[in-house]
Amino acid sequence: MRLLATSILHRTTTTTTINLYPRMPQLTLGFGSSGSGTRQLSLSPQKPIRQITSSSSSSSARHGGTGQSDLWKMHHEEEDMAAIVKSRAKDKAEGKEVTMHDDREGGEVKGQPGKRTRNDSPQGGGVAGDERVIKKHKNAYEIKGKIATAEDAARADQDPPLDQLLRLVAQKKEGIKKGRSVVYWMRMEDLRIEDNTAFAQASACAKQLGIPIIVLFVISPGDYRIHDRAKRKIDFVLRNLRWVKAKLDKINIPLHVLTYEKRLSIPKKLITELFPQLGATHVFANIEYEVDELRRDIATVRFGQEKGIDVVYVHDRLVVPPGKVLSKQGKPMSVYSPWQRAWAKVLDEQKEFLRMQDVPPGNDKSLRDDPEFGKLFEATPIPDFVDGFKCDDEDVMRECWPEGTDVAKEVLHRFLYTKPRKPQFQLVSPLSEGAEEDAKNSRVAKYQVGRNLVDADNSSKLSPYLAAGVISGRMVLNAARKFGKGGKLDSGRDTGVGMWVQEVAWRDFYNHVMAIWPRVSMGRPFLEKFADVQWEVNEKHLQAWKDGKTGFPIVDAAMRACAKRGWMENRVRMVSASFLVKSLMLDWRLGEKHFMECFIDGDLAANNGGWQWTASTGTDPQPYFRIFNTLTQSEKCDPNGDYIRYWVPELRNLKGKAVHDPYHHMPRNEFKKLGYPEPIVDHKQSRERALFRYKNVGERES
Ligand SMILES: Cc1cc2nc3c(=O)[nH]c(=O)nc-3n(C[C@H](O)[C@H](O)[C@H](O)COP(=O)(O)OP(=O)(O)OC[C@H]3O[C@@H](n4cnc5c(N)ncnc54)[C@H](O)[C@@H]3O)c2cc1C
Repeated sequence: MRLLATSILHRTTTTTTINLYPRMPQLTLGFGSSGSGTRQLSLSPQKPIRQITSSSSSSSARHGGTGQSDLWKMHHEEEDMAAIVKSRAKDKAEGKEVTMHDDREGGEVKGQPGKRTRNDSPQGGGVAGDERVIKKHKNAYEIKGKIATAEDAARADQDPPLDQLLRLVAQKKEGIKKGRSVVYWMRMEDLRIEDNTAFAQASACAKQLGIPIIVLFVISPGDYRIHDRAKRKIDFVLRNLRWVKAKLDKINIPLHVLTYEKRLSIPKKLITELFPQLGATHVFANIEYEVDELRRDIATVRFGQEKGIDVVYVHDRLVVPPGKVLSKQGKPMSVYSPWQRAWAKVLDEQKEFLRMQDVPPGNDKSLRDDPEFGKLFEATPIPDFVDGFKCDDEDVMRECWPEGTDVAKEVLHRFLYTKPRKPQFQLVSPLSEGAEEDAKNSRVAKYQVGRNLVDADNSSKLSPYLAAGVISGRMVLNAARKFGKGGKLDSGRDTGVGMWVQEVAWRDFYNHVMAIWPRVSMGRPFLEKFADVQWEVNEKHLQAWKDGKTGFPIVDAAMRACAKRGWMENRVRMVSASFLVKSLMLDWRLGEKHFMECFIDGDLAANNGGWQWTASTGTDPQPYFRIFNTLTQSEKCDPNGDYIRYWVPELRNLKGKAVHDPYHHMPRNEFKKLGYPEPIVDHKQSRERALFRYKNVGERES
């Protein structure tokens, strides 16, 4: 039986013994298990087990040519793998047992290949559960722990780290002594003080115990590297932290900011050094659902248990926590539409999920003179930047994405109550002047149509704020609820607001998928049956896509916008992603990584969900043969070509439909004068190639 989120962890919980932990990077060292039971670290790609008949020149590069190794280099960070391998070898030499996912400090769960407890395979495609369908992943990118082996992913699905964490946190706590302070460990996904569950619970605990609350933030460059965090995102986090610090300061709460270079050392450092220094025996944090973060948190709870420190983790990130949306048979669901209906029903019936937490009152101002804690107010200033993550375009980012919950609330207000303005796709603030209040003709009112257009400020642009927790999902849905009849949350497809609520629900959905099937944050396809789709290895094509020089104007406009703005509208995310995967036949994980490195709203669950949906390896129930036609999509989402003309200046003077497809609309000599690239692939041929490769997984067309 799977253990789902226990109610004691839910946000309404008011127990005094609490425990949670922060976010960590996604990947995870893949330890393939051999038939004999010994495990090997997968540092290099597996040898292909099936002969590929191919006329493609990239096929040779794929198995050892320079192109391949360069691509690996691009795709994977060195990380602290060497240290881990060394340490593991030492353990082996000393006869210690080696764990399946050795997070070094983490006291990970031992792999138990023989013990399967779960059979909730996703609908529509044997992901995990049946060892007979688990094949070794043969793609070129299985190196340096970035992509777990199929076996490890299946094991993680069998007993997801979230369940493990929840079981640990639910254990009875005894003998926790009153400390000198209570710590709320803020993570990069909950950068606000309003409606923040762990913060509220930590504050209540501190009040009850009559001791101060301290807010902790751990900067972890190792995590940022291994998780492909964008410099812009880290800059955004620091900006929001400064905003939070100022707010905390007003209520006499110090924000203690630390940098730990070695990500795997965080649990031990906190439990054995920092918390004792702060005299903290009660620590609270909001759960992060990514696999590495959960493993770090499991380790922290365990170390805490050994040392008499109660680390409490609570659900906060989503409106409805994972495990609460189930089918009639009580099973997790992986198809969005029925899931969304069930999600809406849960919200309708269980009002507490939309209940918000007040900003806590804070500490007494005498704390500032406290010999021990007073100095914390100034002791650890927020750095201007994190080494290796200095934002190259911070001025533009500040303009386009100003920080703070107040800004996020105003962005939300504009979306709900002001008219769409044309054009708003340039490098402008979401709060730029000229917005006209008009609730009837507001952006949300027109969202059914507007959400698929890229030529105005149609969508909310809240994603950076939601991804970093600058505003909560509950806050936005409560604002949306005001439009529903009798205060009911409208989530139907008939109204703009209902449609928008459905989009917000996707955020919960992809996080649920990740929490229930952790494989998706381990680099594995949701549908394991597509693990061996044969990808091209073509650096030129990959670079052309990244640079916006593919010769497909809508893709190029989107990719150039991504490079400049760190953000894209949903429609063009889908179009450009589909182009990379289905037209260029490049591994979706390359695109996933690139988006994470560029986006200010980079979020593993949403990004991975979007990529896997597009690559047909994910939860989308549509068959793989739905392939976007780039030209048709272009004409639909940018009917006048304004978006393309702005981002692709070479095409600025083109009139009419030529802007969507200049190569086929213009005489060759005229086209050449544009200085714009010819299409790098033929749509029809690439479509046929994709169909073949998906239909015949593991094979290439001969
Ligand atoms: C390939 C691909 C990669 C993506 N990567 C990310 C990402 O890294 N971070 C991210 O926040 N979104 C991502 N999305 C989802 C979506 O494109 C963005 O959330 C949306 O474009 C943000 O614009 P908005 O805030 O104006 O959205 P709105 O249309 O106003 O929607 C409101 C909110 O709902 C949520 N949302 C909307 N659509 C989705 C979706 N499909 N999946 C998950 N949440 C959704 C977001 O939090 C968004 O801010 C990705 C989509 C695709 C296809």
